[in-house]
Amino acid sequence: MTYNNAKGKLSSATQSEHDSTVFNVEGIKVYYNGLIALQDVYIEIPEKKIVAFIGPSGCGKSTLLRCFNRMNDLIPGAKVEGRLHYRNKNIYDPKINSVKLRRQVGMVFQRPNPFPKSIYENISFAPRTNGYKGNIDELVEQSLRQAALWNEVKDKLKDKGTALSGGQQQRLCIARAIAMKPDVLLMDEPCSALDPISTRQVEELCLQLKEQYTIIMVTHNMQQASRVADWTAFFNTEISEHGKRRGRLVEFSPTEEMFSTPTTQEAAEYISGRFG
Ligand SMILES: Nc1ncnc2c1ncn2[C@@H]1O[C@H](COP(=O)(O)OP(=O)(O)OP(=O)(O)O)[C@@H](O)[C@H]1O
Repeated sequence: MTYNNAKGKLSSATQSEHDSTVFNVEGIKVYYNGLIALQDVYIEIPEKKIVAFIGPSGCGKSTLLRCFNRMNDLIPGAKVEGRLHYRNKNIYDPKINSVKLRRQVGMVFQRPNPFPKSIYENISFAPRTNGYKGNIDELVEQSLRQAALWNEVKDKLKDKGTALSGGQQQRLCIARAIAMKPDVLLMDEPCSALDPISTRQVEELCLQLKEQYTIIMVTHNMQQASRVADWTAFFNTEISEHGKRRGRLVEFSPTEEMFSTPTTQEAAEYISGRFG
């Protein structure tokens, strides 16, 4: 099997003939307050797969995740250089509408963050304000069904979303993201605040969702990456010549290979628990 770890490229040998590339990251570099936090990342994200980002704290996983829908634009002092193509369009082109982009590339955060409103409104609010023309009741039901939450909440849609359990709240947030009919779901440690049963439910949900969506997930849990991800990207930090710590992509491999026969010594050491 051939693929280029250094450049994070998928090769035709590792993609089935039906796969296509959703994101093509070409030399993305991110600065915070003038200091490089993440350097020169090249990676291709295949469609309708789950890609996990793993690596020690501070290596830039969340920073890169936020590049895919320009969430870094909202962080004062953050600057992104390089090209990042989403379905062949450079999303760092100043002409790109980042609000529209974020509808196509949704985000689920580490801590479930439902609005302090009813379960129903949590789902219906954004589509309504964005002028959704279809039947909102149907959209709410469909989104909750897709998020594997409908059966648990169908009789209490008027209850507050914040009154649900942590795991249910996270699935509600996933349903809220799905209601915008995105193409891609970015997930930043979506299970880190959840118990093992809720974690398993969210993982199973992700496995179902990848039939329709491309998912990029940051996780600290390597077992989680090995359970759900098709591809895994390992990031690490290094010290620059100016003595500053910065992140970089070390290896991008099919998950099975990453965990059985990683190509780089650094990934092998991290996965075997020798550092990080
Ligand atoms: N808003 C910010 N302002 C300044 N520096 C930041 C900001 N966010 C992240 N950084 C820095 O950028 C680097 C990468 O951080 P990032 O959160 O992307 O890493 P990570 O791999 O996701 O870490 P973790 O696993 O701990 O969440 C770190 O050195 C961090 O301190």
